Amino acid sequence: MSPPCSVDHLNHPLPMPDHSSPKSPSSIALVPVDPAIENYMRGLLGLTDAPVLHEMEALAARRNFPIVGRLVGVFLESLAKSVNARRVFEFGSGYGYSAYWFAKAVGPEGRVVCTDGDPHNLEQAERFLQTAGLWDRIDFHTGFAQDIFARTDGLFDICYNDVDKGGYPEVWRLAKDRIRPGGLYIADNVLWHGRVAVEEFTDVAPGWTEAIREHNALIFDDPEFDAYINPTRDGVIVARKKTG
Ligand SMILES: C[S@@+](CC[C@H](N)C(=O)[O-])C[C@H]1O[C@@H](n2cnc3c(N)ncnc32)[C@H](O)[C@@H]1O
Repeated sequence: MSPPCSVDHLNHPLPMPDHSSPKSPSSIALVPVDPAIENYMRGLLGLTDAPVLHEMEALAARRNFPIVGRLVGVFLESLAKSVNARRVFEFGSGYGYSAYWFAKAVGPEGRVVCTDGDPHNLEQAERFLQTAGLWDRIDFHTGFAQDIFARTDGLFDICYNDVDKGGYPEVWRLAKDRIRPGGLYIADNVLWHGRVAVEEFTDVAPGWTEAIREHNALIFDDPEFDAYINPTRDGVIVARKKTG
């Protein structure tokens, strides 16, 4: 068994690893994909550029607000298109950056149900997504996402989880039975900047790393789903509900 190491940084943005000197166990930072490789991949996405995206990304950088970013955004759109998604539920929408990608994918007849606890995020989302011409595909609710989900009827093609990390197991348990066969459960931050993989770490809030580990294990142990973690940025889990 390899010796324990630790992750002692907090949240976004990802720190650059320092390879200049040997590291003591207490200062090792795990970055799933080397930032140079992510920068290269990001450089390939010029065709996805839109002024409103730059505005949303600049706001995230200014406020240190954890949006999924361009690489994961493109991944979400591609996943949604690949299952012909028309109805998406987002747990934790912030000001609509991830919803931008889902809304593009679902088309003019589709709907993305957005949720966030902060009413200011709704105002910003409306402004950004109006500008993008996507607001008419959005139902944005403010409040506790798990409660809003319980009050919303029907099955979804995709349930996307990006709430506070302590809520991850609960969201999975709620969502898994409301995804149609062949549909997807997707969650961001499932590697939690490497904390899930090490024995010693400083967490953002008590119990969040343990909650993410529980969440990931529940998904991979569920015989109704096929699951995979894309290590891009902070790790995105994709679990497809089996059809037979
Ligand atoms: C990581 S950010 C979401 C980012 C967004 N998915 C994106 O990539 O653009 C998490 C957001 O979820 C909200 N949030 C966290 N837990 C929540 C919950 N249980 N119910 C509703 N909103 C929640 C926070 O207010 C925050 O705006």
